[in-house]
Amino acid sequence: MDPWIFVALCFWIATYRDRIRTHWYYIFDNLSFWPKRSLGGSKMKLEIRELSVGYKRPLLEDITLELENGDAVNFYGPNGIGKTTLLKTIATYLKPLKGEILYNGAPIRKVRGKIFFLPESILVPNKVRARDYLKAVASLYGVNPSMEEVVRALDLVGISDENIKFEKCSQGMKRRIQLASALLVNAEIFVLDDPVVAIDEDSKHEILKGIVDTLKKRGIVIISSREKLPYFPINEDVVKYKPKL
Ligand SMILES: Nc1ncnc2c1ncn2[C@@H]1O[C@H](COP(=O)(O)OP(=O)(O)OP(=O)(O)O)[C@@H](O)[C@H]1O
Repeated sequence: MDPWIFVALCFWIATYRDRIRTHWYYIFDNLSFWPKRSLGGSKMKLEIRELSVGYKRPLLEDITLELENGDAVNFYGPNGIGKTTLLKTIATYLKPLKGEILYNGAPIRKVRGKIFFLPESILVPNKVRARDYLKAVASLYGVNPSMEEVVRALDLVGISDENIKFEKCSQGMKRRIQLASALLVNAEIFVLDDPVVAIDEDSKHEILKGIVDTLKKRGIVIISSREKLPYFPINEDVVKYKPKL
């Protein structure tokens, strides 16, 4: 190549690299030598400050944690310690006994519509089909997913028949369908209480990892579990928040 053309090309790239990066974001972002710069993606921030949760008396206290979009936290601990109580408080179903929870600086109760909460158990009428359940949950968030999206969500949790009725499902299959609904809602904070309860040991980690990896790209994921999960970047042992006697 003519050296002058080469110099002109370098000069052009140096001058317009931001514009080039915007159009070719994925290519350039994956080149390690290229300086990484934010393209202005907004940060979502969840702040849990000195939070105490419980019923009259605290079950867990003094919880302080900051999470941003892309974060996933697993609150783990033994039965009855207060994991569900904590998750219900974050999801605004219970009031904190003390402390506060802020989302982008505002009290979290003001952004209820951005929270998806998956309770530990859900009773779904027997005659409901998997596809209709997913569409119904999505509609609560103003989303009308296509059948292709419904099928894809069910596929991620290992359900191959979108027409199956709840009466024909085992407990584990029901939980998979409920879990799949998280993929179709328009939320930013995903609070999943014991998400893989009843799902068999062999597949539960693969399913959970798939779900969490997808949801992390949309916001903040908070789950509870009885065990520490090595693939979660943040594992919080709730025993340390038990009130001291
Ligand atoms: N509505 C309620 N009123 C009073 N106490 C409650 C209420 N709900 C739960 N509890 C009590 O709070 C404690 C913590 O319950 P929680 O369901 O939060 O524990 P957990 O860690 O999620 O347990 P598990 O692992 O069994 O799901 C338990 O002793 C429970 O009996």
